[in-house]
Amino acid sequence: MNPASLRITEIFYSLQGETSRLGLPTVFVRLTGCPLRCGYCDSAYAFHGGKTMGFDEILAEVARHGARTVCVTGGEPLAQKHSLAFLTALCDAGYDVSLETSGALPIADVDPRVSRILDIKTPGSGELEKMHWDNLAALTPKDEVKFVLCDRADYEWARDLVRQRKVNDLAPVLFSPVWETLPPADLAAWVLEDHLPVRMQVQLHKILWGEKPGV
Ligand SMILES: C[S@@+](CC[C@H](N)C(=O)[O-])C[C@H]1O[C@@H](n2cnc3c(N)ncnc32)[C@H](O)[C@@H]1O
Ligand SMILES: Nc1nc2[nH]cc(C(=O)O)c2c(=O)[nH]1
Ligand code: SF4
Ligand SMILES: [Mg+2]
Repeated sequence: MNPASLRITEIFYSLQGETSRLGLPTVFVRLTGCPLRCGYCDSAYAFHGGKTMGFDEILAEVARHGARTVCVTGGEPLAQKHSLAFLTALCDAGYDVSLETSGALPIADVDPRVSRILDIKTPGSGELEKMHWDNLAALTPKDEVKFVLCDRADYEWARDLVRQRKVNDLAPVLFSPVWETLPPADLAAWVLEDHLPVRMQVQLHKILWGEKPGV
């Protein structure tokens, strides 16, 4: 019995809609609360509310779905005191674990078995100044860096940062358009034109089911 608990918005089973794990049946654990306010956030329903759940209760709910991959997201998972211990508990239980995180909180102490999906917030997000830049030094090739792009100006900013800081030498880089804001075909054309060593991706779950909780 582990006495620690977390505030949880939802636990659901779906196809991973992003990253190199795209398409894999995955259990998502969405933690409540976030210190950022990105203008495009599709998960604002996780800013408040939620339910306090003990580790054992969460692990039992995750196991019920019968998947071997788990994605911990939010809200901002690393903003909760017990999230590091929870990530370790998931690894100890044998899951392939990924973490979606904003870049604003330190990732260095996350269990090394976890694949950390590190957002670098762009000027268009409105939250660039919250970036914890030391996170770049903690990256390993099993992590991924994601830029979610609002427009051409965001694209050029991200492209120049990738080139200057050689971000793709640290971890694979993902470029993702803000849903229904930046046309995916525009982003695809820019990446091709610039021969940029990044993976352009579109959120698969929204193509399949639209933008709503629980998918
Ligand atoms: C909801 S956030 C939760 C995890 C963490 N707070 C973060 O920002 O990485 C999960 C991912 O969804 C992305 N995202 C949020 N709203 C989006 C949108 N409207 N279009 C595309 N991606 C979006 C975020 O940039 C992040 O990569
Ligand atoms: N299907 C699906 N894949 C996802 N990958 C990352 C998500 C997230 O909200 O962090 C997400 C999500 O909300 N749904
Ligand atoms: S950091 Fe993540 S959860 Fe928080 S507002 Fe930005 S996209 Fe939404
Ligand atoms: Mg999502």
